[in-house]
Amino acid sequence: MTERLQITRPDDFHLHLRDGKVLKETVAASARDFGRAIIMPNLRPPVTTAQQATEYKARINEHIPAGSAFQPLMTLYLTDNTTAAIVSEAKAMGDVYALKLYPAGATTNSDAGVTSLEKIFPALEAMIDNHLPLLVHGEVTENHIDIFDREKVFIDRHLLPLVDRYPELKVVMEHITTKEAAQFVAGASDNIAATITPQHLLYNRNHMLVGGIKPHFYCLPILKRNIHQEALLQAATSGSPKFFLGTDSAPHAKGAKESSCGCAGCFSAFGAMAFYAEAFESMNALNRLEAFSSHYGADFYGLPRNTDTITLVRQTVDVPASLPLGDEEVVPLKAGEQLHWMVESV
Ligand SMILES: NC(=O)N[C@@H](CC(=O)O)C(=O)O
Ligand SMILES: [Zn+2]
Ligand SMILES: [Zn+2]
Repeated sequence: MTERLQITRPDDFHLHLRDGKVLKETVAASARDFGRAIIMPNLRPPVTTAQQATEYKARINEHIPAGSAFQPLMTLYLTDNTTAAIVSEAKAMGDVYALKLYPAGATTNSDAGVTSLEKIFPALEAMIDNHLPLLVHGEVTENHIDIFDREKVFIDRHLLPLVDRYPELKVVMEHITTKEAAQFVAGASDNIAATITPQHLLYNRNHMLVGGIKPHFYCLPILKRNIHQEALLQAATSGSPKFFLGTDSAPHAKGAKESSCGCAGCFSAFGAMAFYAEAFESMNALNRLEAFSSHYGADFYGLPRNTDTITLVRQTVDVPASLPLGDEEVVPLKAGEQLHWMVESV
């Protein structure tokens, strides 16, 4: 049995740090193990210009603990009004690494999102010219489409035509949750990749719905049935460079989750590498954890791989029932249970 695993320092290619008072905790949780992270722009109001991204980055940087070399890689939130000029300015200013498509109404803080893809064609063309990837929350929002089908329908109706129209556009399908998404990505060109979260590797909808409703497993896209979990485990551990780490760690205060209308999002940053190690070990694939966590994402984004390392050690760690989050508290993924790995502190 592997007891220690030294790997290149990983990066998180999908992370919500939020803003204001909570940055102290969210930044510290990610900066401990990750070298870099792609920072989601779904603040209120959203991060839609290079100027806003640069200011947000400065607020994040204030909270990076001493001794950590963590780098936030900023993104812009696409709206119906994102022009080609906004895109080229973002590239020129240097802090922005990608732009994010939230279909309006699809998820947390997406009401300012895109109402129809044609509206962002000029922005997408500018992204191709400026070598900026498109990050996608891939779900349709029509009321009559069942929530469990929304990712698959998005691929058929929107992603396939988009990829046909713009084959040179680099696209990351974020937080994939279905076997159809894994198949789409695996069969697409090298310009198409996907991130996979720890919760979608470790859980399926039974964990959320059997024996009482568990709001802390509620995230979007929603957990699917176990055959999809299985397909994601296969994809993540397949050795394909198209699938890489993106936690989608998305903290909401305890009260906002444990509510009659609970928010979507799981807070996983504090134990992210332990979660992924557990998932990979369940597939006998710990030897593929490093490439998924530390190589493929950087390669896809055209970034150098990190040169330092972290060491995962087999150890049982209790997950607290809650953690501080600004003036409130957050219930972490696997609260009250145990992690089987920890990252050795140096
Ligand atoms: N994944 C989630 O359920 N929530 C995310 C938004 C997102 O990534 O879709 C959030 O910002 O809370
Ligand atoms: Zn999303
Ligand atoms: Zn997210």
